[in-house]
Amino acid sequence: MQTPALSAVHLSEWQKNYFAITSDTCTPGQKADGYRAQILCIQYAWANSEISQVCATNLFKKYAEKYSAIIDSDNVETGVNNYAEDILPLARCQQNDNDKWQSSLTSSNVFELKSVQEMMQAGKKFQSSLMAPADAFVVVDKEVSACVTPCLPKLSVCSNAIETDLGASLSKCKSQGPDILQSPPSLNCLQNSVPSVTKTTDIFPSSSTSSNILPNTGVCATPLFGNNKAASSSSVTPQSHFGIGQNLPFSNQSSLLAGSGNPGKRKMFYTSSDESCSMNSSLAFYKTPINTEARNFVGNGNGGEESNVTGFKTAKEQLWVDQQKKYHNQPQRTPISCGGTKKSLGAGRSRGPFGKFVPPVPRQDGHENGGPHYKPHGAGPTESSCPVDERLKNIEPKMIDLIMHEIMDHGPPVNWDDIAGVDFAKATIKEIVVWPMLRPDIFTGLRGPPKGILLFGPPGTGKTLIGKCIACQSGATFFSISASSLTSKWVGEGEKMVRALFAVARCQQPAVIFIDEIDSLLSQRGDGEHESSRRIKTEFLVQLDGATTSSEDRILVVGATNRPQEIDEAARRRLVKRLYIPLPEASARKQIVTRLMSKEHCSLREEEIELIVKKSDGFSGADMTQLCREASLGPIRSLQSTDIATITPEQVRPISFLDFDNAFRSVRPSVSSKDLELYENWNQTFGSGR
Ligand SMILES: Nc1ncnc2c1ncn2[C@@H]1O[C@H](COP(=O)(O)OP(=O)(O)OP(=O)(O)O)[C@@H](O)[C@H]1O
Repeated sequence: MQTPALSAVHLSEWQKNYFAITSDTCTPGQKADGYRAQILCIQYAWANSEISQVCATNLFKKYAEKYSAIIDSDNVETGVNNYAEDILPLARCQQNDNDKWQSSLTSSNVFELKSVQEMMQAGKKFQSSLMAPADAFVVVDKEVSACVTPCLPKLSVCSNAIETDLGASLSKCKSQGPDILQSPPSLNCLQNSVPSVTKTTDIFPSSSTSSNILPNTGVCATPLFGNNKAASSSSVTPQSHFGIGQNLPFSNQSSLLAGSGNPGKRKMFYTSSDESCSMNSSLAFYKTPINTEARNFVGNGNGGEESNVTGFKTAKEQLWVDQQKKYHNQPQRTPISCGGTKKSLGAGRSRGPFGKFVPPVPRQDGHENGGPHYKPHGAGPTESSCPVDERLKNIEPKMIDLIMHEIMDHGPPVNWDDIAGVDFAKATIKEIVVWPMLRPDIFTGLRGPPKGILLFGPPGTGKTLIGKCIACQSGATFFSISASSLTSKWVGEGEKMVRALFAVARCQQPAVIFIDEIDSLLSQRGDGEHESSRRIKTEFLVQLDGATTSSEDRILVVGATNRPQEIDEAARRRLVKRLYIPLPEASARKQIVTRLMSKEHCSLREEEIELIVKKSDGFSGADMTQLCREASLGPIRSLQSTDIATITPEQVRPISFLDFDNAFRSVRPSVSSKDLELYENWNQTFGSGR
């Protein structure tokens, strides 16, 4: 585990911690401390460039996993069995890229936790000085601060409880802090909306008054955005409201943490994590109107739980709770909140006491949400799941979930260069689709993009690749669905699915909806046509027409088919550009082979490649890929089976022409010349080619 570059200081600390956590006599708590110290060590080493980011990431992951195994374990022998006070700030601000870490805590057992009971007990006795370090803080709005500030010491006492204990804490405050009770509006506000409360003990001396506390600490009254200067309570915007710890700017966060164990290290740890996540979390709060109900639906997503604690539920909360019950088996998704209320932005990173542990692991790809074209406002998992967009109001949540999971494509980006040949189709698509999607302000009126295009041609010629590329290059969200799954997979629900698909796409626009085998959805009407297929088709045409959409919608439907002749003429008319995607020509086949072989250990000479290209006349792009795959197995096949177990990758011989020669024996063209004739004819009649 030791990295040669580690300095002597870190090394000794590292060793100390290492022995602590490998010792048999350590308590789980000590082990957790040991692991956490290791994490901090890694943090130091990384920050001082003593280890690389990759190394730090791996080490983080390893220790964070072990740490979480202890703190999340409900095994009293091996687990700390509580959210050790410091873990919440540690967990916040970190990205969640490990779904399997499921917390063992539930709303029913959290109150049984020893630490929770201790804290409640301590709160009762007003022994604020004995409290453990802070998890969260309160940003007080002007109105609230006016009435809360005088009783800050009391607020700090009751707020020592962990987040979920708010109700209990408040009721204790009621009995112990008459000052707070004397301010009914603020108290109501607290009860209804505070997702978590600061333990202010370390920050506010209990004897302090508001006038000398707030400016000194710069915590309670400091706006989260814009002006980070320490502010007095009077400078707090009326828009300010309660926020959770990670919403602090880092300067404030470190001051908040100053009273806890390792201030320097901790600060380092936080500041090196993704700053934007903190900002996003803050943004989520600040974008939310000051509405106590609404706040229960955002933030850490535990609004329902918190309200349960207080006992009283508004109708909206009740609805939320009911929805949670109804769909509690389904993973919670982001509310698709295009309409300006991006309530969940960044919320996925925080976790409440019932959420999953979020490892402090920086993402290696550098992208917060999964890739350059990822839509942060819709595609990432978060902890709140109330569909808030008007356009989704009649759509079943399970359909939205299906679309987000199965139909929205999160695959790697595709470039035009990845698609060999088809130059005419590529040029046309760039002109009529990609540019208008990129510059809707220029491509207006007659220059406006079509709503639907059709890619037709033999199988395996890159139609799907083109669809993906359109989405990537125009920065659109890509939805990919096979029409046959609409008619068969969701029997009886296909029509709803079509509606849901367009609704979600509207929320995620610009969007490209790629429909493979569109002929099976839009086939010509016949006597034997099934009622449900007819309904799906009608719904699809309605959606395609934009009858229920505004003309500003930037949704493009890309249909792909190998049987263009079967498409209903009404549908054909709507797919205004019909582009033939033919078999790859020699130059395109060469490009495919060269590209694929460039990634392999290969000894092909130029003239051998030319020979392969010649021999592969009539192959589709998919056939060419298959040929290369088959050839690449040649060197392995030439090994003795015993060698497989011992041989190193470097010892595998390069792929040679002989392997291709053998591959040609088993890989044949998948398209017949008769079929090709059919495509050519249809292209002559209906195609948009020259
Ligand atoms: N023009 C091409 N350039 C590079 N690779 C290609 C091309 N055409 C096909 N391929 C390869 O074949 C695979 C299948 O292609 P794709 O799924 O895009 O074909 P398709 O036309 O949509 O097929 P189908 O009509 O059967 O759905 C691709 O993943 C790619 O590896």
